[in-house]
Amino acid sequence: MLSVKDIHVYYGESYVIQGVDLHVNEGEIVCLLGRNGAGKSTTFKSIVGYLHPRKGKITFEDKDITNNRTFKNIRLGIGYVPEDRRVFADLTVLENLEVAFSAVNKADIKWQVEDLFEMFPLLKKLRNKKGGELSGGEQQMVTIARAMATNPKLLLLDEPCEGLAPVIVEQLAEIIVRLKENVTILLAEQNAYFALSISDRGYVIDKGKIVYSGSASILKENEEIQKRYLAV
Ligand SMILES: Nc1ncnc2c1ncn2[C@@H]1O[C@H](COP(=O)(O)OP(=O)(O)OP(=O)(O)O)[C@@H](O)[C@H]1O
Repeated sequence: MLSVKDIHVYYGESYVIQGVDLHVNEGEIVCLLGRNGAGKSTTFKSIVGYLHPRKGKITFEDKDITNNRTFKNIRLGIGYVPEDRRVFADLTVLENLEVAFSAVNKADIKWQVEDLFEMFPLLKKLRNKKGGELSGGEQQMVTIARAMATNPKLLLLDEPCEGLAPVIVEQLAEIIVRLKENVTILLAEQNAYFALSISDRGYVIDKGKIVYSGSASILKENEEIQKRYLAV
């Protein structure tokens, strides 16, 4: 479904992504693991089209999307939940979701608000609460639900459990696993334990290069990788 081939990405003269290769097959949850500053967010921004690689190729469902703008990629079916949760503080949960629907072409709408409430039961209870009054975990659920409103085929989640309490992380894990019925997922995480518990496969990125890839179960058992690249 998604293929990233030898991409090289810069911020000005700063050479950040130095030849990343990865792929995601339909129906999988794949994680991109790495420490702070390893290059996870930059890889995601390149896939979504906020940044363009100087070299390399990105394809989505066999279409070359390397130099596409973001709105085009979202129309093609790539959903993106950035690291900073941008919930509208003055709007209620319901209004936050309605705004997301208003950004989608009518013909592309698959889910209604009630479908999102079924995927995220907690949000149904909170429907009239203002975005600014929600906890970090609740806000994260709103941002993921908003991305689902655009009916993506592939969902990119950038560090969804950052700063959340362990009990909330567990709830989020359950929700993400359930989402797998409807969407393919690429997940960036520093929290290897969380990510590997819900992923099929994983990649480890360090200093802008993929240093390891393999099944989640093999990655989980590899103490050397955990210590060298993932220990906080
Ligand atoms: N806008 C920017 N301008 C210049 N350098 C940047 C910019 N954003 C990120 N970087 C640098 O690029 C490198 C990769 O950052 P990136 O945000 O992709 O890492 P990350 O793995 O997502 O980590 P984090 O968890 O901190 O987001 C880091 O060295 C970072 O300092």
